[in-house]
Amino acid sequence: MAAGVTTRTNSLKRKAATQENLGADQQPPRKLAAIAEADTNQPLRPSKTAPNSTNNTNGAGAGPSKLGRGPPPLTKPRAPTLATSTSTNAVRRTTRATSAPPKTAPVRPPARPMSRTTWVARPGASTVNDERFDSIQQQIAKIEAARAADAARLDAELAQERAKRSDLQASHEALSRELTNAKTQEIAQRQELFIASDELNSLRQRHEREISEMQADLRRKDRELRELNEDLRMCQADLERERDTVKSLKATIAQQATAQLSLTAQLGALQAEKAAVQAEFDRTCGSKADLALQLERAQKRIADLEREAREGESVRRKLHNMVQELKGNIRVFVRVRPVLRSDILSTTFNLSAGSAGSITDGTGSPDPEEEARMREEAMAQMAFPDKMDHREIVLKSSSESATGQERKDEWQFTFDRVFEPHSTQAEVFEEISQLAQSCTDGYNVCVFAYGQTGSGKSFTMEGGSSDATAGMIPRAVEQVFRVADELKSKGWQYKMEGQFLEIYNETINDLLGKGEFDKKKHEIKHDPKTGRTTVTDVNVVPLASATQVRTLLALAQGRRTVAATLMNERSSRSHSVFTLRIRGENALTGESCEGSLNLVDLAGSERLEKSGAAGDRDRLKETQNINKSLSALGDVIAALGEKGEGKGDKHIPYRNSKLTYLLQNSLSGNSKTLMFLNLSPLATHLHESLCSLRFATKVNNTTIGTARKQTKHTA
Ligand SMILES: Nc1ncnc2c1ncn2[C@@H]1O[C@H](COP(=O)(O)OP(=O)(O)OP(=O)(O)O)[C@@H](O)[C@H]1O
Repeated sequence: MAAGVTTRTNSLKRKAATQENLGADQQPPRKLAAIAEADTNQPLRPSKTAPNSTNNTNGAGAGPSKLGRGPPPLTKPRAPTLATSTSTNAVRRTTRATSAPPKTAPVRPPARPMSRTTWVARPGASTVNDERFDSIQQQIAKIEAARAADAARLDAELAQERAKRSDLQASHEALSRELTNAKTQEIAQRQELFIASDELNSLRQRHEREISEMQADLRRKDRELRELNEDLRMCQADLERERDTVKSLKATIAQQATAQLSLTAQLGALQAEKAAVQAEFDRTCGSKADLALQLERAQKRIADLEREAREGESVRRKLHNMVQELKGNIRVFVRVRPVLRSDILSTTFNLSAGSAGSITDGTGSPDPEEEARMREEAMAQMAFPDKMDHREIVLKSSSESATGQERKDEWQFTFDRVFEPHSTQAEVFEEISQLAQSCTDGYNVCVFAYGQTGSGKSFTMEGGSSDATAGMIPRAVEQVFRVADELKSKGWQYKMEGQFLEIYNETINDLLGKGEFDKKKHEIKHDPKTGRTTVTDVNVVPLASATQVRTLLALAQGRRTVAATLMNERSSRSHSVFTLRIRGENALTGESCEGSLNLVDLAGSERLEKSGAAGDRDRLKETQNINKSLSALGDVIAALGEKGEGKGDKHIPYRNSKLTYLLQNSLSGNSKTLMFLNLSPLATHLHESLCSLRFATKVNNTTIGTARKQTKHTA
C-alpha cells in the first residue's frame, strides 16, 4: 500500500514539475485556446474539452476536488447569439440556402453583381430579365445591408467577446497562478506528507524493533525471575538447613562448654597428677645403675613367669583331663534332629493322600501355617524339662488298652547332655571340643554316633558343605590343628595323619584307597606295647591342614556304600571310622605324646522288620551284619562296665565284630569315649527311639576305667 501511495505521489510530483516547467503562459488551458480560435472569426462554441483536459492533465483520480484546494472549475462560456430578429433568421436561412454554413464566419466581400451584358443577349426577354435583375439587385442590396448590419453587430459582439476573453484570460491567469500556488503547496504538503510518512515508517519500525526487544527483554526477565525464584527457594532450604545446623551447633557448643568445664577440671587434676608423677619419676630415675638393676630384675621375672606359664599350662591340661575323666569315661550325648519336610511328606502320604497337597517336595513354598501344623502332628511327644543343664529327655505316648481305656505312658532318661531339635552344629561341637582337644595331650579319643537310619548320625559326624552345617569331624580336626598351632609357642611340634575306613558286611574297605571295594583283605593289628592300632594296606595320609581333611571327607563320601532302604534314601548301610593320629614332641621340655581321635558313624540301628530289608537277601545280610556289630558293641561296653565294677578277669569280646576289634584301644579303659545317640523326632519312630534310649542308658551307666595319657619323657 505504501508503494501505491509512493507511486501516486511520484506521478503527482512529476506532473507538478511539468506544469511548473511549462508555466502558466506557455500552456494555456484548451478552453482558452478555443476562445483564441474564435478570434479568427469562428463562431464561439462551448468547449467541452477544457474540463476533460484539466481532468486528464490531473491524471486519473487526481482532480482538483481530490486535492481539495484546487481552483474552482471554469464556467462554460456561453455561445453568443448571432441574431435575435426574425429578419436575421431569414437572412441566415437564405445564406444557408445559397452557401454551406461556414465553420468559421469570415466576413466575405460582397459578391460581385452579374454583368448586364450577360442578361441583354436575349432581346425578347430583356425587360423581364431586367426587372428580375433589379429585384434581385434590390434583394442583394437588402441582403448586403442586412449583412453589413450583422457584420457591425458581430464586430460589436466580437469586441465584447474579446473583452470577455481578456477578462477570462485574466481570471484564468489568476486561477492558474492560484492553481500553481495550490500545487506548489500541495507538493510541499505532499513532501511533508512523504517525510512524515517516512518518519512514521521509521518510527513504526523502530517501535516494532523496540517492542520485540522489549518482549525479548521481558522473556529474559521472566526467565531471570524464575531462576531467582528457584534460587530463593534453594536459599530458603539452605537457610532452613543452616538454621538446623546452627541449632545443633548451639546444642553442641553448649555440650562442649559443659565438657570443656569438666575437661578443665580434669586437666587441673591431671596436671596435679603429672606433677606428682614427675616427682615420682625424678625420684625413681635417680641413677642409671638403679635402672639397669631394675631391668635385670624384670627380665628375670619374665623368664620366671614364662616357666610358670608353661607349668600352669601342664597343670591346666591335667586338671582339664581330670574333669573330663570325672565326668565318666563313656559319656552319652543325645541329639534329636528336627522334623524335615520330607518327613511330613512321607507321613502325610501314609495318613492321607489328599492332605499332602499343600506340602511340596521341598522345592515349592507351602503354606507355612499348614506346614507347622503338620510338623506338630508328625512329631512324637517329646519333652526337655531340664532347661538348666539340658540333661533330660521325656518321651510320652497315649494308646488305647484292650479294655478301651486310654493308656498314657511316659519314659524319662538322663544323659550327659541332651540337644533339642533346634540345636546347631556349633553348639554341639562346643560340648565335645575339649574332648577332641585332649588327643593333642596324648589321649585316645573315640566319638561314635549311634541311632536308627535317618536319625542324623552322618549329619552330626560329617555335616553339610557350608561352615554352619559342618559336622564334628571337620570341626574336631580344625580344633586339633588350631590347638597344635597355639602349642607351638610352648615348644610343641605335632605331626598328623589320617585314615578313613568303612566296615561293610564285616569287611573293611579303605575309603581313601583307589582300588575296588571288598577286593583287598585288610587286617587289624594292635601293638600291645605302644597301644597303637593299625590296619594293613590302607592309605594313611599325612595331614598338613584342616582344609585337606574336608577334601578327604568328600573323597570318602563318594566311595561309601550307600544303598536305598525304606527308612532313608541316603541310608548308609556301613560303619565309617575316621581316625586322626597325632604325634607331638616338645623340644623345650623333652616330652612327647601320641594320641588318636576316632570319629565313628555307625550304620542304622533299626530292627529288621522296620528297615524293609526282610524281603531282600542282600539287604537282609546287611542288616544282620549291622545288628551283629552293634550288639557286639553293646556287649563290649557291658563287659567293660562289669570290668570297671571290679570283675578284673572279665573277658571283653572285642573280636566278636570288626567294629569292636578296630576300636579296641579306643574303647578300653585307656581312652575317652563319647557316644552320640541320634534320635528321630517322628511319632512313627517312637518305639525305635525308645530302644535306642535304653541302649544309650546302659552305655551311659558304664564305667570303663580311667583314661590314660600316652606320654614319654626323653630327658
Ligand atoms: N540336626 C539336623 N538338622 C537338620 N537336618 C538334619 C539334622 N540331622 C539330620 N538331618 C537331616 O536328616 C536326614 C537324615 O540324616 P542322616 O543321613 O545324617 O541320617 P543317618 O542317621 O546318618 O542315616 P544313615 O544311618 O542312613 O546314615 C538328612 O537329610 C540330614 O540332612
